[in-house]
Parts: sequence; C-alpha cells; structure tokens
Amino acid sequence: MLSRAAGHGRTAPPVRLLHLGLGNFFRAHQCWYTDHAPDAGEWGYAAFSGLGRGDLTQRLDAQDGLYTLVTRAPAGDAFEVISSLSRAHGAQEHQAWLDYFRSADLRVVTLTVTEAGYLRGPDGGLDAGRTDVQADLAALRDDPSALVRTTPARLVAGLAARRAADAGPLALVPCDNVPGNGAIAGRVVLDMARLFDPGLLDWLDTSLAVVATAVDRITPRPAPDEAHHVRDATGHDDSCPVATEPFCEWVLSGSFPAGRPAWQDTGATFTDDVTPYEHRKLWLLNGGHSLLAYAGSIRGHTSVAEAVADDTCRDWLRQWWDTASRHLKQPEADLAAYQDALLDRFANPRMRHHLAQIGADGSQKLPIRILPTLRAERAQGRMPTAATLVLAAWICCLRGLGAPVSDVRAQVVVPLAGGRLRDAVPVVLRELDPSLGDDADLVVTVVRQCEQLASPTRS
Ligand SMILES: NC(=O)c1ccc[n+]([C@@H]2O[C@H](COP(=O)([O-])OP(=O)(O)OC[C@H]3O[C@@H](n4cnc5c(N)ncnc54)[C@H](O)[C@@H]3O)[C@@H](O)[C@H]2O)c1
Ligand SMILES: O=P(O)(O)OC[C@@H](O)[C@@H](O)[C@H](O)[C@H](O)CO
Repeated sequence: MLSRAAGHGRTAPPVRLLHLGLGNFFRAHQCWYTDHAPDAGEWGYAAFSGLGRGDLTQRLDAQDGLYTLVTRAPAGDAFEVISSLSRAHGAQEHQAWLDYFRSADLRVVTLTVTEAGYLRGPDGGLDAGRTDVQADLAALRDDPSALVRTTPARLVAGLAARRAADAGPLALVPCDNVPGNGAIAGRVVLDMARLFDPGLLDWLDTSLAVVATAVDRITPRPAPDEAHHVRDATGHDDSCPVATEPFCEWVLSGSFPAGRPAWQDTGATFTDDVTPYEHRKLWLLNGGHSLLAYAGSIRGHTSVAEAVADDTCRDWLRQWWDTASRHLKQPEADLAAYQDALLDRFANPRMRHHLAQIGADGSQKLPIRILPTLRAERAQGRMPTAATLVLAAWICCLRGLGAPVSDVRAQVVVPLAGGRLRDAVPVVLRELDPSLGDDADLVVTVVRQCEQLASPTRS
C-alpha cells in the first residue's frame, strides 16, 4: 500500500488549500497542478467528499492521501504518485471542515461538486425552497457549527467560522464545468449567507474573492482493473489510482487575497475573462461529447474513441464544430488547430471514456453545450442541423435507443418523450427552452432527424 512513511511520494505539505468534492477530476487536475508547482512543498490540500463518496475518502486516507495518477497517452502510460493531497475527509467530518476555515493557514478553497451541487433555482440563485436547504438553514440557525450537507451551507458555515476566528480573507475557486462558475458559486454563497445571517455579508464583501475558471482534462471514471494495471507497472498496491489524458488546461480569472500556489508555472493561465475559453471548451469539447454520447451510442458505440473511429460520427462532429465555431471569438486558425487537437484527444484508443457516463444528465448539459449555438443560428435565420441532430439523438435515447437514460430529471423528460414523435418533439424541446417548441421549422427538422436515427437506412 502507498505510504509516506515507506518513502512513497513526498512529505505531506502543510494544508493551505481546501477542496469540496473529492473525486476523480480534482485528483487529475487541481492536485496535479499543485503537485507540479515549484512551491509544491508549501501547499497541501485537505479534501472533503461532496455527497456519497465516503469509500474513496477512506481508501485515500489509508494511503496518507497518496494515489497514482496514470497519464494515458496513445503511445503508453506514465505513472506518478501525487503528494499534494495531505488529508482526505468524509462529508460527516464537519468539525474538521470548520477548523480548516478557522485557520489563517487556509488561503484557497476549490470546488468540484457538479452542476447539481450549486442548488440553483429558476432565477439562477439558491433554490431556498428545497427541503435540504431549509433543513441546513434550520440547523445553522440553531447552532452555526451543526452538521450541514448542502454545498452552499457547508461553505457559509465555514466562512462564518472564519469570520468569528478573524482568520483573514480567502479565495473561492469553483472548478465545475458550468458557464460562469464564479458568478454561480458567489451568488449561492451570498444567498445562503443572507438567509442565515445577513451580518456576514459585509465581511464576505471584503474577505471572499470568488475566482472564475475554465477547466479541462478528460478524466473518465477509473476502470475496475486500474489498480491491477498500476501494480503490474509500478509494483505498488494502490486502491484508488486515477487515469487521465496528457492534455490539461486551467484558466482562472480573479484575485487571491491570501496567496496561492505558483500554478502559472505548471501551465495555468491567468486572465481577465475566462468566457472565451469557457465557450470554446464547453461547446466544442463538451458539446462534441454529448453528440457522440447520444448519436454515437445509437450507432452501437460504447466509447468516445470507438465513436470517432466511425466516419459518420466524425462527419457529424466536424459539422457541429463548424457550426459552433461561427459563434466563438478566437481566430479561425486557432479554432482549426483546437479542433484537430480535440479529434486526437477523442481518438486516443487507450482511454475508455464511456458514452453512457457522458450522456448522463442531458437535461442539464444540453442547455449549456448546444443551445447557445442553436439560438444564435436561428436568430440569424439558419437551421443548424448539426445542433438539432444532438437534440434529436437525445430524444431518441429518452425513447429507448442508444445510451441508457440517467438524468436527474428523468421522471419528467422520459414521459414527455414518449408517444408519437411529432407530438413528443415539441414538448421535449419546450422543456429545454420554451421558445424552441414553438419553432415549427425546428420541430420538423428534429422529427425528421429522429426518424433517420431510429431507422438509418431510410433517407
Ligand atoms: N471528469 C472530467 O473529465 C471533468 C473534466 C472537467 C470538469 N469536470 C467537473 O468536475 C466535476 C466532478 O467530476 P468528477 O469526474 O470528479 O466526478 P466524481 O464522480 O469522481 O466526483 C464528483 C464529486 O462531486 C460530489 N458531488 C456529486 N454531486 C454532488 C452534489 N449534488 N452536491 C455536492 N457534491 C456533489 C461527489 O461527492 C464527489 O466528491 C464534474 O461535474 C465537472 O463539472 C470533470
Ligand atoms: O463531467 P460531465 O459529466 O459534466 O461531462 C462529461 C464529459 O463531457 C466531461 O467530463 C469531459 O470529459 C471534461 O469536461 C473534459 O475536460
């Protein structure tokens, strides 16, 4: 088993970074950037599970936070033990969570809690009517150090403890794949603080800096045989290795009032505005992923690499990229190079990135990944068939073709997609965006594409 005392990895660095959402991406991305920074010895992470990931925490804790990062290139694997995770904690260890916030050593808090973790309502702010939010609020009002479960409440409890301890300012750095992740995280924290203790707001105004980010590194859920593979290659027993691709990107915008690791020396980009990077990544990479997840799985493929080896899928992907790129700000040559590199990343035959995993939660992802381009094209009078194809393929999956449905809104969207196609399509489109269901030409196009996907031999 990996152990610092046995000489694996480096001595645990002092905890100055806190993370919520201890999962695979955090370990392949933020921990990697920190571990490779020239001042890595000064910056250690304490990371906490979001929801329901206690098992990973225990396995990491038993290995002193060490784990093997497998960098999976087409030509072969590279193995490294990552040392920047100094402590792993379960979600129930709430007193430890508060103690980190009370310490002036803590400088930065990062997040990967998925889009669903921000608990936003229709107006984009905290959905304060949810029972879990109400339960956390009641617990906090009764005792500010009581165990709370939702991300906004955990953050506000920590920040209130920090203010009480006069431990100084810090930066909050959301790293979820959501457009405007800085604004979203900042908003739900302020909404929760306002409900819990409006007296916190002035302190937050001067002491909490929220940083916006665009993040990228394809990190599939580890395969069941990853630990055997690591043992065969390195001789180490590691109960929780994680495999990722060689490519890595981290773009950040905002201030760090209490300092940060020298992430710029590991390749992170600091900029005034992450939006152009975010759009390029979400539309081309994630939009392309969604296209393959639904249309590729209907054609019988199970992984991204399999799907892009299929000429038809690759043509669809190129058409989608051409369409979406019309609405991106980067120079044409840069976008062409980005697309070529993306195709190589998708084609990496040694990554097992399952289409079923990517296809989860289409109801949440498609509005972010596909609809901005679709709306912009329709506003300019064009019918973007590469974008409508993604919607058609998703609807076919909701109707039982291709990747199995796994969606937080499955109970709503699956019934809507049933019955006669020409009735179902406008209703499902309206669920994504009320204006789409009223666009008669769009509906006709999507119905026709659904029929073609369901019966590919028909013209
Ligand atoms: N995996 C990737 O390739 C990748 C790449 C870029 C960005 N991301 C971002 O990272 C996020 C996490 O991906 P991952 O691969 O680490 O997944 P993962 O399943 O390994 O980990 C997810 C983490 O989020 C927590 N979580 C899940 N739902 C939550 C909720 N409702 N509230 C609070 N916490 C919750 C879990 O407890 C866990 O700690 C994604 O949602 C995405 O936004 C992932
Ligand atoms: O993580 P999700 O579920 O939002 O999306 C699945 C993939 O599209 C995504 O994880 C990409 O691999 C990632 O965004 C690459 O940086």
